[in-house]
Amino acid sequence: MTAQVIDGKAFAATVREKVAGHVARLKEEHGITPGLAVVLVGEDPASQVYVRSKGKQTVEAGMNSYEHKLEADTSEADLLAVVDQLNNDPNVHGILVQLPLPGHLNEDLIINSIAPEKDVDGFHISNVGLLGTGQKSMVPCTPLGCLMMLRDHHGSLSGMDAVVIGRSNIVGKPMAQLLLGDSCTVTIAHSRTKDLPEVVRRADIVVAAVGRPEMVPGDWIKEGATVIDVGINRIDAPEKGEGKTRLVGDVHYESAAAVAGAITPVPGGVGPMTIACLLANTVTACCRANGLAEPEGLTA
Ligand SMILES: Nc1nc2c(c(=O)[nH]1)N[C@@H](CN(C=O)c1ccc(C(=O)N[C@@H](CCC(=O)O)C(=O)O)cc1)CN2
Ligand SMILES: [Mg+2]
Repeated sequence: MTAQVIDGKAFAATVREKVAGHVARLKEEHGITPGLAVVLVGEDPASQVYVRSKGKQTVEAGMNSYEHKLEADTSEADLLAVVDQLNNDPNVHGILVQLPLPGHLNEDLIINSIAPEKDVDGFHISNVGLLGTGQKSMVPCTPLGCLMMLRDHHGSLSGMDAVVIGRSNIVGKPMAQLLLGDSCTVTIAHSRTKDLPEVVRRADIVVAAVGRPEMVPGDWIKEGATVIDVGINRIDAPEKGEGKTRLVGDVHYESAAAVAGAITPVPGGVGPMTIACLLANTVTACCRANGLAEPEGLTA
């Protein structure tokens, strides 16, 4: 079998198009422009790229983008003051603090200072609790993007065996909650899981989110399974020339694609969906803030 490639880049473009349509309607019918504020602390090069991309895509979708770039040595008090100001700004419907934060800042404290209804990352403890109890919440962007691709590919996920490899608060745990919400039988596997290959071999759906380059080989994958690769790992690529690098996922793509039914590539799979879902969450937050009907198909 050669797997069907799930094209996250193309799918993300359709999500952005839907978002732009809703934004246009909000403006025309209600005179409201959704606004997203992104806070970046420090100069991590990858974070700078992601934040630039978020700002650009926000504006392209017709929304207002507010960027707050703070020095790497910004104090916790000063960062909390910025978040507080955004919490109280009626033009800001979504707030995101780019992670990772510099080591002297307490990420949990900062994230939990964001007003839950503006927490478009879905990382606030209130949103975590709402998602875990099956209530309306803001859903973390990366797992939401994975869910959208899985629903698009399979229709119903009901009764499928899903294994999520990785137990992070940002991807693994919310992904498991979302799959459970769609009536999958869910296993969360991690570094201490006994006989991980056997656990993965049982799965109809494998979501790999461990951050270890090409850790999951094709012979762990059940024939015909759907593989969602969340990993984005930069590794040396001497074959491309001295000092060159390339991106790989947590899954060994070639061997997995030979047995899987469908697979997301890296790059161009889950990654682009993360920012598309951030835009979707911003529109959802804006509609909720204004007591308007939420767009369909843009959240879980
Ligand atoms: N506050 C947040 N911080 C972080 C999040 C997040 O969702 N919220 N996620 C990641 C970074 N991230 C967005 O912030 C992100 C990562 C990767 C991509 C992406 O499109 N990747 C491309 C490849 C990019 C490359 O060439 O390096 C792909 O996979 O095709 C988008 C967003 C951590 N921080
Ligand atoms: Mg820290």
